[in-house]
Amino acid sequence: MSNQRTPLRSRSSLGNYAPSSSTPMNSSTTSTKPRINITDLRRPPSRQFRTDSSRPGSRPGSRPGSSLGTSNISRPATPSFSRNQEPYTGSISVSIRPNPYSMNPGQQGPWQIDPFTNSISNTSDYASFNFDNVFPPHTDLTNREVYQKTCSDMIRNFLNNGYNGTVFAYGMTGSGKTYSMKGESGDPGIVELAIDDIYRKIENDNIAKEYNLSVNYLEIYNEKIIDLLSPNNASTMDLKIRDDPVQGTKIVGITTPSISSKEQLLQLIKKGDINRKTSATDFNARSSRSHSILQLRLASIDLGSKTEQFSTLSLCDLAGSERATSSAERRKEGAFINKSLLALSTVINKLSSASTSNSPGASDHIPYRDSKLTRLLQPALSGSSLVSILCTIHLGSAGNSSNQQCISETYNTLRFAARAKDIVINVEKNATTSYGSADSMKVIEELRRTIEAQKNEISMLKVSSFSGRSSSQGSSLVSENIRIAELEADNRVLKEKIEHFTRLIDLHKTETVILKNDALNDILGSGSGSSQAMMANLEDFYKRVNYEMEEYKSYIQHLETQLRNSHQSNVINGTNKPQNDDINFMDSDMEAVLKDQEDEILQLKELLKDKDHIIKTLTKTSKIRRLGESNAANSSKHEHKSSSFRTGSPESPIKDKENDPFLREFNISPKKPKETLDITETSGITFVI
Ligand SMILES: Nc1ncnc2c1ncn2[C@@H]1O[C@H](COP(=O)(O)OP(=O)(O)OP(=O)(O)O)[C@@H](O)[C@H]1O
Repeated sequence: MSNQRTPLRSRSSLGNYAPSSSTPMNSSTTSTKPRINITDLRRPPSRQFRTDSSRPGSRPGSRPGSSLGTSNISRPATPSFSRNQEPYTGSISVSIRPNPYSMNPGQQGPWQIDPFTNSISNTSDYASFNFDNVFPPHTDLTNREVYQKTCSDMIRNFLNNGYNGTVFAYGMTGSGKTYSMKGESGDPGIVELAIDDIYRKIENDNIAKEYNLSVNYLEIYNEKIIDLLSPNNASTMDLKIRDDPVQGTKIVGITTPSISSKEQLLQLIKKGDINRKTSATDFNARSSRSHSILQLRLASIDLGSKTEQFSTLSLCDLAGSERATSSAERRKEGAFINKSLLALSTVINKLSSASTSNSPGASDHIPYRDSKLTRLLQPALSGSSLVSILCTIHLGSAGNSSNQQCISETYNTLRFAARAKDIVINVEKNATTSYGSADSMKVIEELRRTIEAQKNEISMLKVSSFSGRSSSQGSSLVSENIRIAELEADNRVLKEKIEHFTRLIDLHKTETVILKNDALNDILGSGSGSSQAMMANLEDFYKRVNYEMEEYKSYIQHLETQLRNSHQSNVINGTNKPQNDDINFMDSDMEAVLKDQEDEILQLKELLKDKDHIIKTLTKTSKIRRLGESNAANSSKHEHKSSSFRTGSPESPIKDKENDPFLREFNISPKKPKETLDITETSGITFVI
């Protein structure tokens, strides 16, 4: 069980950010054939795109495997996003952008683009695809136009409505992912344009709001997560991913500075870009050898209602898929890149099947854990974020055998895009929480530190007072004793404060655990049914949690056995390890898998602890409930109508719940629509089953 939300199958109320109509497309796109202004094709030296004629790619014999692989099939573009719709059900926004330098000027390539119907078709086998946007291969198409159509609505929802947003660029090496995300001088990319919008909002918002922005920037290089903003150049450190009930996944120990100005943010990103691994390959003079993910976390604080809402924007520039290249080092990187992109495709395929299939269980297992990339994209792909995918492609030229590889890669990218377009996600905006709950933890921490310091002082004073002093020092001894007594009194007060805060936080945690748990919340919040029925449901739920815990335990046992076996076979095989590079590479791969398994075991154990917490809570509250009911029974026998443990009155079940000691203990009111629930969270201690 994980905190992923299963994509919905229904497409009935599709709604995603609408392509903005405010930016008209270039008028030269009226033709169904892509037209290129030949005078614009001055290709700067850095834009070299070389194809490798010695390794021709195989031309796919069949049309794209998805339902789109036939001509004239028109795929509905993502429908308009209705701003009031929440939760937000719809497909992922998918756009295609060709690298304008990937076809020979004046030569008709194998692909025909119609930007008005947003379709791209192959002129020889008539395969046709429709997406939210298919951009023409024009050199004068700016990143701003691409941003307006693919991301700006998402950014608006990220800024104004508490939605998370994820943009990722996907495509073959050299097809223009980094160009689109990062831009070049005079043509800022999606990252900078999004930051412009964020700061425009922060600086111009005159409502009583305050914003805190923090950032982290990482790359996944050879399946290692590397902190690109690390101050101590820990370039080889492999950061760990943890499941997080609030954010989905969390990178342990990643540098996350708070940002005070746009300039500071751009400076940091620039620093991260310098740290990112790029190298010249056979295909791209400056090829990204890693996937990069930039995360901007915005806290919007409403000073009037003293609430805050967090939303996260993730901007990902993936490394490009590629065939084997001539350098061994690049080949090794390429193997990791292709492996993780394959994992991403598999996840997309499964999600797409789950969204389109009517057979129950089609969404059973989505292998997010197969790569770090899919682990990190898991929250976004499983419904915690609006998603926009920009697929970049090479168009190639017809009759040119050296371009066969591009054609096959373009097919792959379009198939990936078509699958992604099939996915239907159900996205909820982030809950509004009471401002400052995280501060209580800080206060406790400070109090603890003060106590520790005072304890040290006390023991030092005690030591010095017992270390043989003369009678002339008697007065100072007395004052030291007074000081000790004062400190001990202070200490007691501080301890009481800590206990008080801990109790508050514990209660808060329990409330959050319950409110975050849909099943439990449904049971507790349903406005109908008797309290006996609710107890029965709770007991049912309790049994289920117990059952799931048993499942977890046996799964952990299974993983541990697997791990032991693998360790043993490693030891046995260790004596005659082959020297071959590739096999050593497989060994390190194996070690990575083992490491992942160990991590998974630790995470599952953590999850068990959380389950223990919920079981303890339920046990405790069942006792309170029973006590309440027996008191209420006694009271009604003695006709003490004012009893505080009164049970259900048939005419007003809702009122009954308001008076319910069980519900009062957790501050849960009868079921309200989700957005009006006052969910307060303590930092990092919420739990979702
Ligand atoms: N739309 C575009 N307009 C102008 N130049 C482009 C465009 N797309 C790509 N280029 C140029 O093509 C070259 C390769 O692009 P880029 O580095 O963005 O590819 P990539 O997909 O990020 O490759 P890799 O996966 O190897 O990192 C660059 O020199 C870039 O300037």
